[in-house]
Amino acid sequence: MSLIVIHNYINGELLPPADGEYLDTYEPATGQVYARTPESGAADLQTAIDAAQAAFPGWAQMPGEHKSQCLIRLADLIEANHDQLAEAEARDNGKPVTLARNVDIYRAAANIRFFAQGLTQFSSESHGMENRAINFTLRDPLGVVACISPWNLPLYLFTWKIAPALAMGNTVIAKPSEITPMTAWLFSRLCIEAGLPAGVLNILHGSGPAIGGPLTTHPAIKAISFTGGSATGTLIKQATAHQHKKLSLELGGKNPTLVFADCDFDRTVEQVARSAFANQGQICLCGSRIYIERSIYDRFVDALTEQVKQLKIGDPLDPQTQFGALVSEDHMRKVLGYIDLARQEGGTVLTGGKQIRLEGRCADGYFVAPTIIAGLSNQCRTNQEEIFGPVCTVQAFDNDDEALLMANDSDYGLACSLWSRDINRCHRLAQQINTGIVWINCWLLRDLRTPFGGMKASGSGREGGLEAMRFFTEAKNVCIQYND
Ligand SMILES: NC(=O)C1=CN([C@@H]2O[C@H](COP(=O)(O)OP(=O)(O)OC[C@H]3O[C@@H](n4cnc5c(N)ncnc54)[C@H](O)[C@@H]3O)[C@@H](O)[C@H]2O)C=CC1
Ligand SMILES: O=C(O)/C=C/C=C(\O)C(=O)O
Repeated sequence: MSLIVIHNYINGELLPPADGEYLDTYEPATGQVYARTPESGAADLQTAIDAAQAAFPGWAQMPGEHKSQCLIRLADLIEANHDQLAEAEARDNGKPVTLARNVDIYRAAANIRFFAQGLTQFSSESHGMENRAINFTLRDPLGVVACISPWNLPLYLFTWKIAPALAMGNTVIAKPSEITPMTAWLFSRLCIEAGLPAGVLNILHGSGPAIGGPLTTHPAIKAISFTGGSATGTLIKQATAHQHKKLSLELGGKNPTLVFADCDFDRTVEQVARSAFANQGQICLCGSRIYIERSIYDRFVDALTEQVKQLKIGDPLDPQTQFGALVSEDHMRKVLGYIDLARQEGGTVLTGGKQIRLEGRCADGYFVAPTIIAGLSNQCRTNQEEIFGPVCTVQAFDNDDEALLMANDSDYGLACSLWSRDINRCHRLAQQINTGIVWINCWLLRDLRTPFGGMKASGSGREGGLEAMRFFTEAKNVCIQYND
């Protein structure tokens, strides 16, 4: 079977990498190479920067209504190609095609439509003063910005970054993950079909060392919006420290799930399983530390284990599949290594704990059974380090204070979910938990207007709604005092 050959999208054209270097792209469900992805280099970066700089004045000055229409055309085209994109995402990432359809691709179109509409409603602030003065804030686009996205929600997070950047009048160099380049490649063809002006969006493929690092430190780049691992976020911060760029870093998580005895039991079991294992646990928001009030601990853990055993593991392209492959062999090895570590740390595997060998086309795929581990201390590495896979732990607590202490005992601070019918308790804990997002009796219920991001090692800055739109502008305050 011939390999799909991916190109960069620069200045409105689909171009091979200047020096002809490519990476192999694997299908996680089969372990086979099925595409070749440009390993872009300095020459590609400079061509893209030149194109983005040349396009900037025209795009920045284009009336908002026209920019909005360009973006809406893109959202429409994602919707028109929904099934093709969902299948491509499932094949490239290993996620179930049903998830790709209902979540990833749906959300990719919604991201673009949301910011396309948002830009027509955006207004800057003004602040009147008593001594006959008024401040108003100018919010101009920054120029050329970088959007770097990861492999777990490929088109979903790619569009979540480029949409506000473009909406606010910036031109963009976007770098999708080299591990999952396929939907960004298909998207570049939609940009041409939509008539997006040349150079407004440029998509460079390749690895972090080859193109991600050079992109972030290029002096023409005014801001970087990054989602990925905390270690990479730190590298970007360090590499650009002397350059004073705007940075938005959405990094890892080790998210607590707090289950109280008064929760809606059946619904909580179902939703806690979803929060731990959706996308094979490869979402930065997944609840991987599950704390359960002692009086229901045994019953809840039994029910959760049963629920997880029912997950249909299979070929990501099969619409019946609920749980697919991990994204790469390296990542599978990392996850299996953490399961070994958990055993060494004294944990008991309640379900899963091993690689799964499927038959037929998926015999060599990267499948790991959804895994629940009990009997570990809160302080052990399994409970402190981000695994980013289908592994969660269960622990008991005796009261709200202990639950809070355990939940906050982490270097990370991204998301938390609370499951209780006591709304006073939920309000109290929501205020005291050190995470950027708190879900009460729900998980991953997303309103695109809300601030999204984490504390501590989970990142800095917030995405979403006005936070993202303002991030992609330079604010300038003008203060006028007037006389009689
Ligand atoms: N959203 C999240 O929270 C994510 C967390 N992770 C975590 O990170 C771990 C490592 O996964 P990776 O794929 O290696 O994530 P990563 O952080 O290396 O990759 C994310 C993006 O950053 C780019 N990148 C890598 N090094 C860069 C650099 N020096 N400068 C600029 N861009 C760079 C990558 O090419 C990719 O597009 C995972 O096991 C997981 O724990 C990974 C992906 C998403
Ligand atoms: O914006 C969202 O709804 C979800 C974002 C998820 C991530 O950033 C992630 O998993 O990396």
